[in-house]
Amino acid sequence: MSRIVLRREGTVEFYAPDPRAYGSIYSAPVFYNPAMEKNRTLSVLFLKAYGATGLTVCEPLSGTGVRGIRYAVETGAVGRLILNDISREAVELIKKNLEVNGVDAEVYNEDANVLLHRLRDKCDVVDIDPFGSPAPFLQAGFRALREEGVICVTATDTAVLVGRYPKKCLRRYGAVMFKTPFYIEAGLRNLTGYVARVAASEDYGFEPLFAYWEGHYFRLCARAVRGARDADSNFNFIGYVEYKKPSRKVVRRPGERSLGPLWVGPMGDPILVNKMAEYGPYGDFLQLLSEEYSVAAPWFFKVPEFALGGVSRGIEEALNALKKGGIYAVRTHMAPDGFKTEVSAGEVERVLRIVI
Ligand SMILES: C[S@@+](CC[C@H](N)C(=O)[O-])C[C@H]1O[C@@H](n2cnc3c(N)ncnc32)[C@H](O)[C@@H]1O
Repeated sequence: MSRIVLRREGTVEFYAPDPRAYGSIYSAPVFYNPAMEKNRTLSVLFLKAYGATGLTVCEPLSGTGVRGIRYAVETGAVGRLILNDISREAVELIKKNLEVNGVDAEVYNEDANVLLHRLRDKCDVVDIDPFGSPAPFLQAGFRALREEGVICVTATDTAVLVGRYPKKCLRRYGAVMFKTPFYIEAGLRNLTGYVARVAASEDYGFEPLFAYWEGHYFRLCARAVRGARDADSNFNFIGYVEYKKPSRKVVRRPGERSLGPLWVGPMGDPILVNKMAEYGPYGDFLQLLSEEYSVAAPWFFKVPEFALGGVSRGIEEALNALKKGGIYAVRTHMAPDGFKTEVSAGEVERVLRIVI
């Protein structure tokens, strides 16, 4: 492969296809998306903050290998690194990039599912970062985990997860979704609920540690612990959200106006996310996430939902009014005019309309 250039991310240098030589990142012989740098950097921070060492980390869809190499170089958490890609050219580039960084890894050129099945019970961390949906790799991903481990997934099929293609959403994730003001959170919870159900089917209890949305993808990292009882308890957090404009409530059974099944439990660990913030960039973003994780309601509101006579307050003004009215509310990273609170829509409406 001749048209490659040296790039830098975090503290590593690596070769990737020259973006000017190929019309789009999708035409290059090996896939590298610079727009996913934030995803990779946050994942490095996550693994660092997770606090374990000597981990066996498998990235079965590696592309250039940059993600796994960054884990090895930047986190201090990796004991054994396993990289893989179905593309032979990708594997050549992975080997070159490992050499450039002086990192040791086992490198395979297999279908991810075949590799993950072969690695049964051997991994502490499995990071599934595919094109589109992670669904085809999840079952094998859990099989590759030890008794206790971490599964990370990226999903770029956000339009499917939020329900823009309802039939595909039902087919792929078994969920009924429709448009609501909080559709982004519903999509992230749809993904989380699906991963939790696959975890349960593989007898793993499941606890989201870090989950967020950024423009074109959802990202979720969760702890998984093997055991039938833990796996059963995943269903304590699987439910439906009934939406009747503007009200939302969690219901246990699906109904005419409900979305789901969704994960209706906590989306992350605020302590771990605060620790991530201490390590490096994206501090404001991580601070916001940790505040969001402290609100249990599985949705957000948008200020314009409470407009009076077509006139909406700004987000700052609305948050001040809620505070004055004794209501705890925090911003959400999912909408600039959105906020999360545990009180009902009726209560928000009453306060926003009365308090000036
Ligand atoms: C989104 S890219 C991975 C990007 C990489 N994780 C990163 O952070 O830069 C997905 C990769 O999966 C590979 N791939 C697609 N289907 C595969 C399969 N069934 N098994 C293994 N690799 C596969 C593609 O060749 C591509 O390199």
